[in-house]
Amino acid sequence: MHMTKVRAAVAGASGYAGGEVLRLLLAHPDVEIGALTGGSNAGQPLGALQPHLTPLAGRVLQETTIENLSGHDVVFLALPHGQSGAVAAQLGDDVVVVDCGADFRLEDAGEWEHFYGSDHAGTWPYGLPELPGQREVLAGTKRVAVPGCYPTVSTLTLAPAVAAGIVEPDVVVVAASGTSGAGKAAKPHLLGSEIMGNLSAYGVGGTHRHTPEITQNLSKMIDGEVKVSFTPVLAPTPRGILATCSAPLKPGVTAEEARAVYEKYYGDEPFIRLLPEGQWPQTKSVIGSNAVHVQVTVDERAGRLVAVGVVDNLAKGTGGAAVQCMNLALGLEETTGLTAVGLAP
Ligand SMILES: NC(=O)C1=CN([C@@H]2O[C@H](COP(=O)(O)OP(=O)(O)OC[C@H]3O[C@@H](n4cnc5c(N)ncnc54)[C@H](OP(=O)(O)O)[C@@H]3O)[C@@H](O)[C@H]2O)C=CC1
Ligand SMILES: CC(=O)N[C@@H](CCC(=O)OP(=O)(O)O)C(=O)O
Repeated sequence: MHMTKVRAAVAGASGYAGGEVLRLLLAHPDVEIGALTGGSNAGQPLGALQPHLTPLAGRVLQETTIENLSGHDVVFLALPHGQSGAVAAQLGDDVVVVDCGADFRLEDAGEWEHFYGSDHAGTWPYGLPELPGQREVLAGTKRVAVPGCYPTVSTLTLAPAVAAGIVEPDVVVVAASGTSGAGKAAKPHLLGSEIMGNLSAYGVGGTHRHTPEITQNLSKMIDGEVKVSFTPVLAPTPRGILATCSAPLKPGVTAEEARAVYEKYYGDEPFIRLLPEGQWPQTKSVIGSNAVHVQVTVDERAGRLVAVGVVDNLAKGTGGAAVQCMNLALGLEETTGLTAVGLAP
């Protein structure tokens, strides 16, 4: 138990991921919010950029410099890809650094260079505590690579089946995401007139940069590589991802057996809920919460296992995972400041 509060800085406080980290830290009993930094919006009051963060409205966004970020116990980095490495290198080994970006997620430098087109910064402990053995890896760590939002939901939706060997290591994921996944920076395909009333596939044919991350996660569960076909879809909603995942079923596996595998795998997880039989996940149930809802069945005619999972891309998909991992890194109760309670209707 900490007697004094942990002092946390957030770099990228004007963005979506940084804003969600702050929303959660404001409800965290053991954290005091320190420096808030940004890029083009430095000098602006946070109230103008993140008006929902009412208690921080009067705080002014500082420049992202090492001087402003030093002197904290924890630094959250919510910066565009490729920018975390240089900042992290200047932060001391005694500081807990939680990176919401992709820079330190991949272990294979060749895969990083192929999908991100830049030099690989390195690999940090991967911030998905629900993976086997990962809580132990994250306990007391000073560096955390928070997973991507699609890899979080895809991995958690398929992990029990892959780990138990009830499917062939050849999975298909089609996942629809809300638009906040793309960040706040203006992009033509995110204009209201393009988004509204529209669903669009992108990053098709194994080209999306989350493909190697999902592959890395699932391949750790077997002796060999899991083939991953991943197709993201942009959906006209601000938050939430629904991932529909399937794989060829090993002969003779029934829906009951598949369900039992998932029940056993996620039995005590505080944030993962296997829904009652026949009830299928919907994004609305997890918005604003750190919960992941999962359902699984067997498509007998197709001979495939079908599993569906949902997360809030900004909560368990980034900001919530970041706070969950900070708790583990600091030796706090893992669920502190987090909730599995959604916002409905
Ligand atoms: N959105 C999501 O669902 C998820 C996002 N992430 C990751 O989180 C990170 C941030 O993403 P997101 O919040 O969506 O993006 P946004 O575009 O919403 O925010 C980017 C943030 O980075 C700041 N920034 C941009 N350029 C610079 C710079 N040169 N120097 C300092 N600060 C800079 C921006 O500041 P300013 O506004 O002042 O320019 C802003 O605060 C990314 O790495 C992303 O991959 C991870 C999982 C999910
Ligand atoms: C809807 C949308 O555009 N989503 C983003 C993924 C956001 C995310 O979690 O990924 P990173 O942390 O790896 O950036 C995309 O497909 O690029």
